Amino acid sequence: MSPTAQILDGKKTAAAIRSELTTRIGALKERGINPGLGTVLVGDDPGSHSYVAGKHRDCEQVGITSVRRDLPADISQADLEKVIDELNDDDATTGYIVQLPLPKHLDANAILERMAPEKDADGLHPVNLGKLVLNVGAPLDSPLPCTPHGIVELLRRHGITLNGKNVLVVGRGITVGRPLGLLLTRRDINATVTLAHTGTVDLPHLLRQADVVIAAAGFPGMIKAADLKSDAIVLDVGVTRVEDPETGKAKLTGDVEPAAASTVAWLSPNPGGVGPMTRAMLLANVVEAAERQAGIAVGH
Ligand SMILES: Nc1nc2c(c(=O)[nH]1)N[C@@H](CN(C=O)c1ccc(C(=O)N[C@@H](CCC(=O)O)C(=O)O)cc1)CN2
Repeated sequence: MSPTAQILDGKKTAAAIRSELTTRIGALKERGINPGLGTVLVGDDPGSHSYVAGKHRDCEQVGITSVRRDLPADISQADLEKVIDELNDDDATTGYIVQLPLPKHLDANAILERMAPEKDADGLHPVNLGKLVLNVGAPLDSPLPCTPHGIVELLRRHGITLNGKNVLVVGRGITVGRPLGLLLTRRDINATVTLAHTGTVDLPHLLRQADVVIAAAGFPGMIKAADLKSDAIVLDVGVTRVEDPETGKAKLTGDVEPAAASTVAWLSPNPGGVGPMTRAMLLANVVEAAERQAGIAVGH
């Protein structure tokens, strides 16, 4: 069957956001303010290396200075905390991120908590997540987590509203599922959210009710086309690197069965959907942090 779903084009949308941000960065620079992103990458995970490389490419493209702190996989908690303290004190770094996941011997929550909340470019510091829970401030006073914010922006820029819709989020991870549920239930978005996870008993039943499905589980093909409504809006967020049997090379695959492209109303491709939006919203967070630190109204 040929694809019939309309495409939620993350690549194109992210390019439009980068172009808008370039203008705002120019305005900051005219006032002598240089936004700067720091990245902290621990270990050799190929996916994390590829994402961090993409973040630095994006910065270069829009005119944000960026610095990398690439650290060995066996770094101790104390040594990683020293790097965090250095970035907190570095005036040239207006915002930074710690690429997740960290190796298992490290306490990621303690690292996130040690970051200066005003420099948290990922919106994952407990203070910033707390503001999301309390529904205060964001997006003007505090950063939102990049993937959830990217999903909302991707839908908004395709003219899709969630008011009154049944949204099924699959996956309860800290970067996507949990904050997304909070964001989508805000009054201005007004979705009814169900959060499914590995303890969910009858996922197909929930899928059959959902107007919108956001799959962020990281299990290739777990969302079956046959379980999705024909008018469903589907965002495929989960990424798994698998070996392509034809070429022997690694390729990315999402959580949604490819057949869904011929059965649902809207689909975000993977790659090319939510991933580029995650990166674009990181840039937006860096620009907004620089605007806040300079006392400039955010978004002007
Ligand atoms: N500190 C963080 N760690 C992680 C986050 C995050 O938001 N902050 N999210 C994910 C990974 N991630 C960002 O870091 C991310 C995922 C995907 C993409 C992306 O652009 N994907 C492309 C394909 C890229 C490729 O070919 O490798 C796409 O979907 O088209 C960017 C960033 C977990 N960790």
